[in-house]
Amino acid sequence: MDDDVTFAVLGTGGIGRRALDVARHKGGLTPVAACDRNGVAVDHSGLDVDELLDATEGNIASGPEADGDTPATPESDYASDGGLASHASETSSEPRSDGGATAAEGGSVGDDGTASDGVKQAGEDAGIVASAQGEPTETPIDDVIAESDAIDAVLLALPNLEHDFIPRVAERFADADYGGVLVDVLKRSRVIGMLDDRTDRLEDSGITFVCGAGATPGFLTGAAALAAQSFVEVDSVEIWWGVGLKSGYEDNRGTVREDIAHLDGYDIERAREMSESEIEALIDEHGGRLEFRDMEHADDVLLERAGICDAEDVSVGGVLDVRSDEKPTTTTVRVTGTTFDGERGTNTFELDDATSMAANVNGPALGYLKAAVLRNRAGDYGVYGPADVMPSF
Ligand SMILES: NC(=O)c1ccc[n+]([C@@H]2O[C@H](COP(=O)([O-])OP(=O)(O)OC[C@H]3O[C@@H](n4cnc5c(N)ncnc54)[C@H](O)[C@@H]3O)[C@@H](O)[C@H]2O)c1
Repeated sequence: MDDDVTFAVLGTGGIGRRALDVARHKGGLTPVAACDRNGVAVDHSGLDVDELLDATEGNIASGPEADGDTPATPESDYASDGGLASHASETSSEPRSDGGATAAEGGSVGDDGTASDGVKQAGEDAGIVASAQGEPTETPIDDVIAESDAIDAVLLALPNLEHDFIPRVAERFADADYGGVLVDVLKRSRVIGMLDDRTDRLEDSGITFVCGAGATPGFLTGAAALAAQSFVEVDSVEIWWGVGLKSGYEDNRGTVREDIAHLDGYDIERAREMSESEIEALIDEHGGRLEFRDMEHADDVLLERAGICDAEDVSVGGVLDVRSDEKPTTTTVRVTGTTFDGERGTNTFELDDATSMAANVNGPALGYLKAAVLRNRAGDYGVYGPADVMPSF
């Protein structure tokens, strides 16, 4: 890509922080804005990513992390915006999280967001406000939207504990007549329909949206679409993932909480309302390893949308180990089908166990972002999935 791409990251949690990191290794990407629930950082000449990552390491504004016993409620703004963002245009305010977070035991939180013992702590200064570039705000997303004329692309690395949060955020960009790229890494199938419902609105605004563009859905959906090309009839797509998160667990609690909603007997409301100690207890019960079957992952509707197979022929499951960095199982996509000359076969795509979740979500998300910028500049607007677009490198 000849031209430089300016981009923003909404949500600098486990995924958003790594996106900023990975973007340094991709050509032509300049991060100019980032926000989390407490703060925003904007610099149109390029954010200082080193400083921002240092300030937020182990200190993301995620949830009620520090005292561990405060249940997250919609009022505590854990899930995303507590459902209030839909009123943001009326009230022009976004809720601010107190999240029940306090300085962890054993140290007070200093002005620079570090505890007196030098260890970064969550608390009032959690997240981007701990960075010298960060400003506290009650309206982080609106603050980025206000700068969006000078932003080519926005990565939505926001939580998805309210299904319509990301669609509503997209709508707010359209309401501001944003004409650029939006990319999200959402997981749930039902959200895709909510975005499709908004296609006209996004198109009118000149937005090119790539949805479900992380690892699964995302990278693995795209791989399934390629693996299907040998066949004229696809019988099944089986996605089986393994993630080892020991060293990244603290920074990925948002993702872990969302995954818990896929366990038998759990749903998104229940997962959202669990306290940190309840989550710890559940993880303990499973010996640190959670296994998921038949997850509601949007790979199914995204493959159906791309004409590859029926949504019901797609299954997604996997194993998450929060006590080891080794992947508990190899991430594999198996596409079974029949060729034009009547042979039945299975094409398999496998990720090396050495590749981390952070690498497999953020590489593709930024690859899709770059591809979407090319489309956007060519006047191609609307909602696309990861099986419709080939990510750029
Ligand atoms: N598709 C995939 O392969 C894949 C893989 C991993 C994670 N994910 C998804 O990525 C998303 C982010 O996960 P995570 O682990 O980074 O979560 P996280 O909780 O660590 O981070 C979420 C970030 O969003 C910010 N945020 C929340 N509400 C906000 C608001 N109203 N305004 C501004 N910022 C707000 C938080 O402050 C935080 O910085 C989740 O939805 C997760 O499911 C997708």
